[in-house]
Amino acid sequence: MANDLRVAFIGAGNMAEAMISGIVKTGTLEPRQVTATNRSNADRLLELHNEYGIQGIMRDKLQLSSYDVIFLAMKPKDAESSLLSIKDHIRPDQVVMSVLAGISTEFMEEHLNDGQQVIRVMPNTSSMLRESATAISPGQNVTMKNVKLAKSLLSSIGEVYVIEEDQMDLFTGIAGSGPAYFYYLMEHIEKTAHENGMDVQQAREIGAQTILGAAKMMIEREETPTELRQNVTSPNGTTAAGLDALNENGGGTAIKAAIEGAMNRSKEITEQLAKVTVQ
Ligand SMILES: NC(=O)C1=CN([C@@H]2O[C@H](COP(=O)(O)OP(=O)(O)OC[C@H]3O[C@@H](n4cnc5c(N)ncnc54)[C@H](O)[C@@H]3O)[C@@H](O)[C@H]2O)C=CC1
Ligand SMILES: O=C(O)[C@@H]1CCC=N1
Repeated sequence: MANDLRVAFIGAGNMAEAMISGIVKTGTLEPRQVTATNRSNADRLLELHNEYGIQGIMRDKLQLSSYDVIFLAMKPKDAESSLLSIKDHIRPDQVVMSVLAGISTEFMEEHLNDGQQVIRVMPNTSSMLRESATAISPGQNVTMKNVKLAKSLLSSIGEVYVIEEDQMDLFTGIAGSGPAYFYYLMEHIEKTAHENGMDVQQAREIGAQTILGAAKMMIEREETPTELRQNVTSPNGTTAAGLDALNENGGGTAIKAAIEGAMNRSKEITEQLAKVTVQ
């Protein structure tokens, strides 16, 4: 990665930190190449500076023209005002990459000047450990060079998939929000283990290793998830009893509902913002 590339994060919350951690700790960018900014929380910027060595600058002091890449990492409700606030301070050769759920490239392009390069990005917080599943959908003005830049920058936080934008809400339901489903699963593993007399910390280690092992099997082995599941399931054995209970209690239905719930919320954010903008 070019050692004069400069990247700014507008919004310095959980997602920005997870990405900064991955980008800086892999040495993809030197800390001096990364700046984070927020509206008013100077303590938070100092915390990020102390942890990662990056610059923390208050939003009103940020010289936007000095950055090649501007990541938007605030909440979706603040997207419109943020886009309007950067609009006349950036050049078309700079690329705006937004990680905001439900914010389309069309919405970004409409709120920026003609020809502005934008890329919609959906990472997840496993960026912190360089294990994100990240999707990108380029806007209509973006150059191939900047798509390549996005891919190589984001590959420092995990795997990168270039997808059609109409799949972005679904991707958000599976991967952007996805880590939370596994944490929720784990919370229930711990609770059940505790109720049955096991130490919570020990249950957490055992549960996490089981999830990790299953994830690696699905990535590294050729068998399908169905075949892998069948290999665990002895006739009339313990797994069959567990899976029966899962099915009887709506396990599959609950997983589908979770993904579609998040996907629909992403679509709803897009629709709500479109309405506000039209009014
Ligand atoms: N947390 C996650 O797992 C993921 C979050 N995202 C997206 O990332 C975005 C941020 O989410 P989190 O980091 O979880 O939220 P957060 O609440 O932790 O952070 C938001 C940050 O934006 C700052 N901010 C708000 N308005 C601003 C403005 N106008 N100018 C500068 N800074 C401003 C806030 O001070 C705060 O630092 C959201 O849009 C979300 O959809 C995307 C993928 C995963
Ligand atoms: O919950 C949210 O809206 C964000 C987007 C994907 C993960 N977290």
